[in-house]
Amino acid sequence: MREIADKVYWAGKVDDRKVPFHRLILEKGTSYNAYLIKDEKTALIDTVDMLYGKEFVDSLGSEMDLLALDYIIVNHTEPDHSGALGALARKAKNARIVCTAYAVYELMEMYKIDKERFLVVRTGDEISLGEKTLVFHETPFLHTEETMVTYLKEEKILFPCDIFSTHVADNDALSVSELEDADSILEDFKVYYKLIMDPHRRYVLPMIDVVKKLDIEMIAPSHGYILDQNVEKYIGIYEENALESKENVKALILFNTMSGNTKKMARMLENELLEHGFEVESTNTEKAELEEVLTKIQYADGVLFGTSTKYADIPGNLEAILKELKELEVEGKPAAAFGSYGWSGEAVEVVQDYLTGAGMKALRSSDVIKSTGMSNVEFPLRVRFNPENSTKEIKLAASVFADAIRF
Ligand SMILES: Cc1cc2nc3c(=O)[nH]c(=O)nc-3n(C[C@H](O)[C@H](O)[C@H](O)COP(=O)(O)O)c2cc1C
Repeated sequence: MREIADKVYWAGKVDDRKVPFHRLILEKGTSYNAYLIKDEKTALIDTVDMLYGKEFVDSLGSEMDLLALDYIIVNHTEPDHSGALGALARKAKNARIVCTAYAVYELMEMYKIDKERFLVVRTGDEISLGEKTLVFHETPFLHTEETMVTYLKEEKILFPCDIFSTHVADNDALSVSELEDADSILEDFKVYYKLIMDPHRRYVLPMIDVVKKLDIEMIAPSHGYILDQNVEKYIGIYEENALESKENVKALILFNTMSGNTKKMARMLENELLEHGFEVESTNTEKAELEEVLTKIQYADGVLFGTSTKYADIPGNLEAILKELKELEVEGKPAAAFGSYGWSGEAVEVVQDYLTGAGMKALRSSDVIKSTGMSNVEFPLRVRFNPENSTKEIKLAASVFADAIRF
């Protein structure tokens, strides 16, 4: 263990293999940074990858009496950080496991831990360790829903888990101040941001707002170097990247409707896209000329195609428009299919086939899961009958569509 601040120790593991991770090979390896705070009470912040779980628990046990561990803070449930939790919780029987409400179920399922062991925290909650105080802030979707960051008030250290990380294994230097050239990490730092955080950039700016309100002198992430100087530079890189986006975005919503349900969905999507600052045009395809609609498609940055299902088919003239897509320059243009249905909803799926066939970047749930890990977004977006009970799903889909256009 190495002391990084008064009563704060690095207790992690450097993994200098070529590490398979998120469908990549981390050529420079990585590290799993866990931190131990030994105050009147003792708290461990995150653990290490599952592969090194036993080694970690044995090593921690040789440094301290595990029965004296009071808190295990789990900022993020992914097993490269929570991997030792099962074995540790069994030995450190008196430790409460501190995490967000979303994390409890995942950790219970993964590590077979009783519910009573958990202490759920929300933004602003504090735990006093004696002289030092931990403060928690939820940072959802950075990069999974249950994530939070932990701030050690007296030492001004932020423990943000995956946020502000770098995938580099360095057996010598623990922090950037130990490097000859601190800027030598910037490329890897930015690559990490692009790979892990950028798909969730909608959540980065709210996190930056939280972080900027804290007085931070050191950022102690869960992978790579501890950022113990110029922390504003690293926060600035995240902010700059998150702010980069297309200006004056135009979205087009085309829909048909028999009894108004798909029209209601179109309105709900329109309102949400307007909230995102987009220019939005919504058109009922029954009331528009084919040529006029095709021109609108050409000029839009992204198009949502809505249809209800009538006798397992697309009602009205929307299909005539879809047939023309191949003749337009729409390859790679973001698109999505949506619509209300009663019992089978074939039409929305047929629309999806047309969009893919024309080479549009048609959103699909499986692609959203693969790129963001969000498993609660439905594309194509189908709602049974009246969409009023599906407001949450429709808003979420609109936000994901907005990101697909903007970035
Ligand atoms: C004549 C007719 C045929 C329908 N056929 C189907 C169908 O084959 N499959 C299905 O899922 N829903 C079917 N529905 C249900 C509609 O798709 C459903 O009521 C939907 O909410 C209508 O949306 P809209 O008001 O936007 O047209 C049918 C409805 C009508 C009136």
